[in-house]
Amino acid sequence: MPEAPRWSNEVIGIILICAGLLAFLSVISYTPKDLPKWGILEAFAQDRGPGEPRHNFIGIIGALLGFAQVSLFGSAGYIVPVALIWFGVAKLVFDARLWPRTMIGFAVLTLSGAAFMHALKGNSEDFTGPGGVTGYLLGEFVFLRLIGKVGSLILLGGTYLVALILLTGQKPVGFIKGCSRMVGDLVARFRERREQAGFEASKEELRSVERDRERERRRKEREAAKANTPAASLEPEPEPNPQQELPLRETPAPQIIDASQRRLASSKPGDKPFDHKASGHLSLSTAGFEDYDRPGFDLLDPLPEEEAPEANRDELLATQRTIVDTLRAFGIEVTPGDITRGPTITRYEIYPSTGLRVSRISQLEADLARATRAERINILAPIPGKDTVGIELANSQKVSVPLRELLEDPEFSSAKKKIPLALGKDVYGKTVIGDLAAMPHLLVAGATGSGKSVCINSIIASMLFKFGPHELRFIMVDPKVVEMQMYNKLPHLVVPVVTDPKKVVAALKWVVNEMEKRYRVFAKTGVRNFDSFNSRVRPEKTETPAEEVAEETPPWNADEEVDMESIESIASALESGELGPEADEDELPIEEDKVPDRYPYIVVLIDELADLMQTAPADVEMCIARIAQKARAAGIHLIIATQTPRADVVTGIIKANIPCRIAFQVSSQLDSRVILDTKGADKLVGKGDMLYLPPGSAKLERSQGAFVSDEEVERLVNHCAAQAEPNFEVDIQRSIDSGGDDGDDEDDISPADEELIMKCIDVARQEQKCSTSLLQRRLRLGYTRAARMVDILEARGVVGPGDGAKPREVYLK
Ligand SMILES: Nc1ncnc2c1ncn2[C@@H]1O[C@H](COP(=O)(O)OP(=O)(O)OP(=O)(O)O)[C@@H](O)[C@H]1O
Repeated sequence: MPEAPRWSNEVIGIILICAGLLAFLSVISYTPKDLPKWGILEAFAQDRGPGEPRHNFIGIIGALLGFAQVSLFGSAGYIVPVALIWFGVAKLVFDARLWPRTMIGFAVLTLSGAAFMHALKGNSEDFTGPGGVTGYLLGEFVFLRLIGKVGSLILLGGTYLVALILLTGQKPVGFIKGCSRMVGDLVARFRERREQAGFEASKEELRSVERDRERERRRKEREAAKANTPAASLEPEPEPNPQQELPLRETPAPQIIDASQRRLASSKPGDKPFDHKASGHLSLSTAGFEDYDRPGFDLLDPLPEEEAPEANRDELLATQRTIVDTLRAFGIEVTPGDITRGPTITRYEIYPSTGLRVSRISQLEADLARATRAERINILAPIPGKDTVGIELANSQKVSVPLRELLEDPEFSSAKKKIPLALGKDVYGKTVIGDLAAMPHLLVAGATGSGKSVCINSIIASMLFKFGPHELRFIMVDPKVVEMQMYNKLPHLVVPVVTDPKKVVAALKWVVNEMEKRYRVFAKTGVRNFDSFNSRVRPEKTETPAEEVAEETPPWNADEEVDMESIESIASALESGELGPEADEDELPIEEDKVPDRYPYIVVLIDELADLMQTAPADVEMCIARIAQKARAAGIHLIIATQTPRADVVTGIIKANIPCRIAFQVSSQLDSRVILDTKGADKLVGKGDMLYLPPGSAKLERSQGAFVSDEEVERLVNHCAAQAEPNFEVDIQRSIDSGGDDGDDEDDISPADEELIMKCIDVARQEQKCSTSLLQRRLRLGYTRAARMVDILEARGVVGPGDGAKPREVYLK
């Protein structure tokens, strides 16, 4: 066992610190007057005045010690005690060894310091100068002689600084910067306090003016009451409104808004949101839908008669006070603003004081949640489009938003919305009605049990209320099998609900083909898009005056805006013969693609994208991307739902093509970012609480989703089914069942081929063009193989048809 050292580090440390302190106090209080006139010291000692005490803190020994330090090192003498204390602390506190490097550091510091002082202003004949004996010898005989005064100052100053940096580990430039920053901060804080004080004073002034006015008003009221009815003076004074006592600022008077109340029923029995007669026209297979009777409100449950529980004002004000007090406790001054109670959450608005960073409020989320005992809290800093910060807390009692309430809102039946979707009600009680035609595609995502299926049901119901099967057709994809079975009776379905993930790609390919066909027909007919096609002047009726045309062939929604500009342009084109049907090369497609009188909208609903992305990710992604990119003008819309918002399900390509999104509650911020590109969905409270990102906007709207029960949906579907039998398109069904290959040569594709196809897709995507020779060159393929790949890519809808020697168009951007 090694022997324990006799002198422990603590003992050495204490001794060194004491020695250092003695030396330090001796040197700082040193004056030659204290020196005793002993022998050689007499030459240095000075006389003290009669009765003048010694100045040195350590007495006569201190005077001698101080003399020794000063005469040896001059002004650099203070370094010796500092080094002693330094070593003492290192030993005592940090149990450190006395590194020779540190000792050398101190030695260099002392010597260079002393020599520098001598070089700066020492007397060449006197060694009692500012550098002491050491400074004199080193400075005078080494440095000044060899490199002159300027050289010595530079070299010694540099050596001194380097030794200082090595010893202390401090960077002088960083240190100076840090100091200046600290001073800047202090000044800024001081200014802020002064402004705040001024602001408080003006607030107090405003408050006292307000109080005086209130007193004056009450006095006048009392006098008037006394003059009119003396008995009235016995009545107690009205309680002051607690909200009026809130501190005043140049902010609007705060209010409590209860937007959670349901609206009362405005419809009479038998009323319908859309009651216009169906116009007898052709489309997919529309025979038998001429007398289609649109559903009425009665199919939905009547709106509850009784009022929803009213907001408790005191409770709301108490919570607001808690929020303000909590923020104040953390040094954040805010002025309370409006309190808005929505169906699910209550939003407390606050005005941050001038110069306050709103991010500081968001940082206190956990503290605010604790203070308000909230299960979930969401902070909007700031509320988009407002100058306030919003703190959203879940209501203890939630008020559901029945679908019927939204459908009765005039906004739903407004002509401005082509495909109105009743989505929900926002925190201010405003109905949120989307327009699928404007979206033009929608992504709905959220964890299971968050309200997704209810939302999809309300969306489908919204469309069933407006459109008959001749105006809108559905393709429903439901790999989960259970969610959409009740819709199988709907006459709106193009094919029965597709549940087999393998057939989904075929169904999507059919949609892509249908889209291409519609575009060919639009080009043939000389119209730009779906709306212009359906409202176009029919060729056989060209002689009919424009007004009569409008009357005779009303569009299915009589209120719908007719694209007059396009009608006029087509009419004039027909007159001038530009669009005449006799052009030879156009004859073939016209026979191929029969021009119907009208096209119905096609809405593709996919419930659970994740299952499809597991089966055939590349194909599904590609079809969705193609439909999403081009289908808007063809009247084809996509609604995709998923409970797995992961980046490999909702891929970048899918997201880039579907800008309109609805997020329900999710479990993590990451999931929220996948859906909305921002956090927030993780703060929702579930059961229909949702965030809606409308088309062309970056502003998320928080709302409570519409609620429709399974029974209501069933009644609605039964009503539609009673009007017409399901009328599935047999050809399409057959094509889907056969995998949608349309007779192309994809049957014998091996896994190795599949890999090559993926590479070809990558090349096509990078180059944004595709040809046999390009694939030959880039992938070193033979001609036959490359040509086959191009055929497969065309069959899969990645590239367009061949056009002579020109490279083919790539649809996948
Ligand atoms: N808008 C709403 N208003 C009131 N309650 C709702 C609403 N939406 C959903 N809920 C409640 O939440 C429950 C679950 O909703 P829903 O079945 O739509 O969830 P989901 O996300 O589709 O789940 P899953 O993915 O498992 O099907 C419903 O049974 C209903 O009670």
